[in-house]
Amino acid sequence: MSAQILDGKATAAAIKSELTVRVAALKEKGITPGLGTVLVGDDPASQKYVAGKHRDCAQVGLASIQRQLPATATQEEIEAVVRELNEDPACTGYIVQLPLPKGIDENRILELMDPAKDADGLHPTNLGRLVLNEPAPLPCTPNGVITLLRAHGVEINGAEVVVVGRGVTIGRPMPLLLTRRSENATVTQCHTGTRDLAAHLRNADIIVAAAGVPHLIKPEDVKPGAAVLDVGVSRNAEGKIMGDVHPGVAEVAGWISPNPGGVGPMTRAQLLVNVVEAAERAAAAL
Ligand SMILES: Nc1nc(=O)c2c([nH]1)NC[C@@H]1CN(c3ccc(C(=O)N[C@@H](CCC(=O)O)C(=O)O)cc3)C=[N+]21
Repeated sequence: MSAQILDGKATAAAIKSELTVRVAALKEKGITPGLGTVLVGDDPASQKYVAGKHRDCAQVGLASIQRQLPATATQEEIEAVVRELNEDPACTGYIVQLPLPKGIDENRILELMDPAKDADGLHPTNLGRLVLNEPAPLPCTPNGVITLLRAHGVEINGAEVVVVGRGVTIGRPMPLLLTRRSENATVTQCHTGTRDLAAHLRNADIIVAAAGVPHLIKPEDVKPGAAVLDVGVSRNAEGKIMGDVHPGVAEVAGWISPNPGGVGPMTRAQLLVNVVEAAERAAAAL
């Protein structure tokens, strides 16, 4: 292996220790920020992610608010929980764990959330603010990717970045963040309709792989020295996480984010950042 590691675990730990100080300062003013999660159903992976988020809360001193509904919950029942968290002053920010069970209108649920409490940065109002260059909570995974690159000194300014995927949580917002003046990257978005993915990949200084296709990114398609971020989460038959990036890429790339231990912990850290920032904004407005 020749690539250097984009260490998400260590970077997330550093962010969390910085947040711990900011949370303590809020508590001095009598404010304890709280992160809420809404989990519907009993998908083991979702349960594990949500449990991780509450462990993070305990670490940085945030209060945890957990709402759990059975897989049989109706649209109305989920919406009632969303309305309740919108009103709850103890809840600074919250997420509705996705995906929701079949038959539930996910977008309607997300639209019902108070945009000021949107810890995921995925509310339509906040995605719109991102397009308009207005301050807003940022989507956690794309923001985690950028923070991870910056923490390791990978040059984004002027870089050719290929984003693989067009999902709502990563693929679609990622280019919006990368093309801000503060990042200044040139972005090509590839997806299942791309005619020659390899031709685009070979040109990339940075690859963000968020396709959800195991080992889609092959060593022969990566420019030597490129930074490759594996954001894919598929699971094989044994439940083991399979990334989008073939292990052989580590021999060619200059930087690689492991999976697990790369972008996943960064997503969680950015979620905490959104909650602490929301609490600081609310405190400043008092
Ligand atoms: N409303 C909503 N917001 C989300 O942010 C959201 C979601 N729904 N639904 C599912 C995806 C997935 N996701 C992960 C976050 C952290 C890890 C993570 O920390 N993973 C560890 C390993 C964990 C393990 O071993 O399973 C790692 O990469 O090192 C993984 C996956 C957030 N998501």
